[in-house]
Amino acid sequence: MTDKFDFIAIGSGTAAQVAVHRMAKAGKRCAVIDYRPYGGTCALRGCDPKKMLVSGEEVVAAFSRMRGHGIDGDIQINWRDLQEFKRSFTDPVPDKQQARYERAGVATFHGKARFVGSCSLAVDSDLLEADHILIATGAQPRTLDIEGETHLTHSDVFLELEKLPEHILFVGGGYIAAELAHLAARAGAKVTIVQRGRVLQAFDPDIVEWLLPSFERLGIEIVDGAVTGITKDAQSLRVHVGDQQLTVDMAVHSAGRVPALEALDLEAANIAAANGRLLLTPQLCSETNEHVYAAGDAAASGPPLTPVSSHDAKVVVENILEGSGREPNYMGVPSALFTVPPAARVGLLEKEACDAGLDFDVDAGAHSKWFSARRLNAEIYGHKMLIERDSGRVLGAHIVGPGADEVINIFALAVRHGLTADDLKSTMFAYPTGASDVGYMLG
Ligand SMILES: Cc1cc2nc3c(=O)[nH]c(=O)nc-3n(C[C@H](O)[C@H](O)[C@H](O)COP(=O)(O)OP(=O)(O)OC[C@H]3O[C@@H](n4cnc5c(N)ncnc54)[C@H](O)[C@@H]3O)c2cc1C
Ligand SMILES: NC(=O)c1ccc[n+]([C@@H]2O[C@H](COP(=O)([O-])OP(=O)(O)OC[C@H]3O[C@@H](n4cnc5c(N)ncnc54)[C@H](O)[C@@H]3O)[C@@H](O)[C@H]2O)c1
Repeated sequence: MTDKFDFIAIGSGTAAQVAVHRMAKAGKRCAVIDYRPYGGTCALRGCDPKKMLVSGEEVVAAFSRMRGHGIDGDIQINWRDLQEFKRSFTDPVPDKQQARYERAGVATFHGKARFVGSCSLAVDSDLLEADHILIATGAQPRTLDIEGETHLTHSDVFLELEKLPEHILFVGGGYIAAELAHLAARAGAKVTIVQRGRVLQAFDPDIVEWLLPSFERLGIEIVDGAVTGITKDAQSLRVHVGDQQLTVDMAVHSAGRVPALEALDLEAANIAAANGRLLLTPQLCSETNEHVYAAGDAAASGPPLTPVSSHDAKVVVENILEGSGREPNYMGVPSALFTVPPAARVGLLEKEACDAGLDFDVDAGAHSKWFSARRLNAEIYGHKMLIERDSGRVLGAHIVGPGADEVINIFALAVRHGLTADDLKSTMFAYPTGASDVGYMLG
């Protein structure tokens, strides 16, 4: 027998949660499906568990900075206990979410969903049908097409490690590599990152340059090259980078993620996709199936970040409930890199602003002498601001150093709502805080 719903979400991450609860609140009969425990990447395998672990890293980093300045002794990360601290947050998530769905009257299914018709799905032996189906299946590590790829460990597994291997290598030098490398190195592992070209290509090159000494101080080795293969035998794991062979204990995939669509059997529902991406209208509806929408990492419409998944889901719900034709607005999506110290960005990179032909001033500099850095004995602190000449609007903001991950949100407000540098400079911020540097950063 087929179970009938108004709305079904495939996935239980941020996008699915936001959409399902909004649809249920609007009185719609809803269902949610996930083959993994409810909660999705952010809560169980991404942002939150990572940041629980980073809390331990921050303490050790602060201790090292202040040692000899009124702080004595020695401290270290106890990885096993830090993991337990992390699990105190992550372990209860799936049950809490299940209970919340039940309270909201949402039907819950555990299994892999695949389309069997234009608005119907199979989950194991269950057949489900809905007026609207949301693909919120997130992303997965992209296939690298290299020999021995199966020997790669994924970030999910890294974040669950009970014991850190001695030597960890990251394949790719983007977000995942930088954050997990810092964490592992601070916890005592030897770390290597292999990246083709510049590391952290999503960030401003000067900001990255100012951040790089933190990699060096932790002994993180950065190898410029592409990983071409991995071989494993009883004794060793060898990562091939051109002619070079690096012998390590674990190699982690950090070379980009792509929408997780394979299991869905899109053809069965006439859902068009090309090059691993769904073909969507600007309103996030499938171009070829009006019953199907997508949101978050699966939609790959905006940057693959948690606030984007949530935003997409709200847009989809509004379009389904009100037929409003709303399009997502990715103006001013901030992003923070949780290394210690952190780096953060919002708006345009300098190169993007140049390519767009914009007329703008740049205010940039490294400031280890500024009070915010001095009081923490921090050596890394810098900013780059792009201000449009005529309008005075903040086009882009890039920060590295203590507090960058929080202060960026002030610039996010400015970029998204078209505030000018003068608007920010004339705002009073509590002193002394990271935000009280905002005025200085704007020249
Ligand atoms: C290590 C790591 C750290 C990150 N850190 C940050 C951060 O600090 N800040 C930030 O903003 N972003 C971060 N991100 C990105 C962020 O986690 C994602 O952008 C966000 O979680 C995506 O949410 P989503 O709802 O689109 O998908 P997900 O949360 O990935 O949910 C998709 C769900 O769908 C399920 N699923 C897939 N296929 C099927 C199927 N066929 N049937 C049933 N279920 C299925 C999956 O099991 C999964 O639970 C991080 C990502 C990673 C990997
Ligand atoms: N703090 C955060 O917000 C956060 C943290 C982690 C992940 N994420 C999200 O998850 C996504 C995926 O993260 P990621 O770090 O896997 O991807 P990424 O896109 O940030 O970086 C991947 C890097 O790997 C390199 N690369 C690819 N193939 C390679 C090869 N064979 N050899 C060497 N280098 C190679 C690429 O040039 C690129 O620089 C990110 O785009 C980000 O949006 C966000």
